[in-house]
Amino acid sequence: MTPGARVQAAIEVIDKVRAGMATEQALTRWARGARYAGSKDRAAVRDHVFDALRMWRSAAERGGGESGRHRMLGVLLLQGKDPAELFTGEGHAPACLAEDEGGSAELSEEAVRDVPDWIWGAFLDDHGPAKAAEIAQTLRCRAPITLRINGLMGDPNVAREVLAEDGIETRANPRADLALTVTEGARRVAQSRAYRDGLVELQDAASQAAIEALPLSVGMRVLDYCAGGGGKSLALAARLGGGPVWAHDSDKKRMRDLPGRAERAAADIRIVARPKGPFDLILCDVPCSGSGTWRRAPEAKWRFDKEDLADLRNVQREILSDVAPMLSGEGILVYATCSVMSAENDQIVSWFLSENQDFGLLSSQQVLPDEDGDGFYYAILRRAA
Ligand SMILES: C[S@@+](CC[C@H](N)C(=O)[O-])C[C@H]1O[C@@H](n2cnc3c(N)ncnc32)[C@H](O)[C@@H]1O
Repeated sequence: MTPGARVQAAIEVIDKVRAGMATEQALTRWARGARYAGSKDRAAVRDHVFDALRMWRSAAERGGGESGRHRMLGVLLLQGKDPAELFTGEGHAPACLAEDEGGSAELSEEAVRDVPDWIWGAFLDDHGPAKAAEIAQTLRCRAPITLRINGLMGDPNVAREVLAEDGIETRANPRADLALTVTEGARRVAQSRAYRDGLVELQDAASQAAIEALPLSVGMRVLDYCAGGGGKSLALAARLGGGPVWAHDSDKKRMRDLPGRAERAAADIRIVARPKGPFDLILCDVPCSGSGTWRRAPEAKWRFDKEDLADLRNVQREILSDVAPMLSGEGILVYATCSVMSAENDQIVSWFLSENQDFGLLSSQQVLPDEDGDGFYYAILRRAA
């Protein structure tokens, strides 16, 4: 596909998303009908669509309208590209630009923030104007691709060398000791030897830093209560010399890849439907808005509403109440989200501490998204003996 044809494909996908279709579904449908599109084309179309979602408001204002065409025009202008080179009308490229097409170069404050107003209000309340603006601006950009080196199999030097053999270049990531940011060849990671052999896993640096900060020692009984795909179970196991780590999730399907991933990583992960205590440490990486990761899932930034937040807060409280009785005498409870909203973070922890006076807070950390990683929150609580 030509660069222009990719833009036209993105325009069509964006129009489907505007009409209410989920982004992944709209992309899949387009790809099914576009057998001529190779993997590079599909990746390029996806990148355009995700850029438009990250800059949904500013792209519309800059492009002078709400449609996919206006938004792609806006995205290109905001990225400093010349849209006339792509809107050529040739082949499958979008029709040439009319003279009056395109909006104002002066964007409104709301457009520049590129978050829904109620979310902006929450960011302001939680972080103040300067930090709120930083968060909002970061969420308009692409997220870094980060690897976690499996400490059971190698160190950063070995990992960087093995990755380089497959054309994947990396730099050390300051957030976590075993984190590498991919600077070149990100699309080759899943096929690389380092990944296939379990030497590296894809994991954001903020998650890695949280696991590195936990008071873990070999021999502790550890439960990952909201294991999902198991990224944190594997990181926990690596810190425990290979495990075991017990992994649970209310939705068993989410853990279906975990046995294979564990085998690759030489980690002893024991999936458990009904965890039985006592555990020395329980990690609750609870379902949340994902606001710290909205660069990766930008559609959620616009679809997430106050009702969703209220529902999630109930689930978050419920999970903490469910796991507390499974902890040993001086057991550690770790509450984690990839959110930057205090309604899901400090406020939930405060509620839990007020309801469970036998627990105390050891530490908590709110990390904001930046060029090194996602936004993340964790609190480490301990039950008194
Ligand atoms: C943020 S995701 C976990 C991500 C995972 N820890 C990782 O590192 O990939 C939250 C998970 O919590 C699970 N979940 C939701 N409600 C739950 C509940 N009541 N008990 C246990 N798990 C729950 C969801 O199915 C989802 O997989």
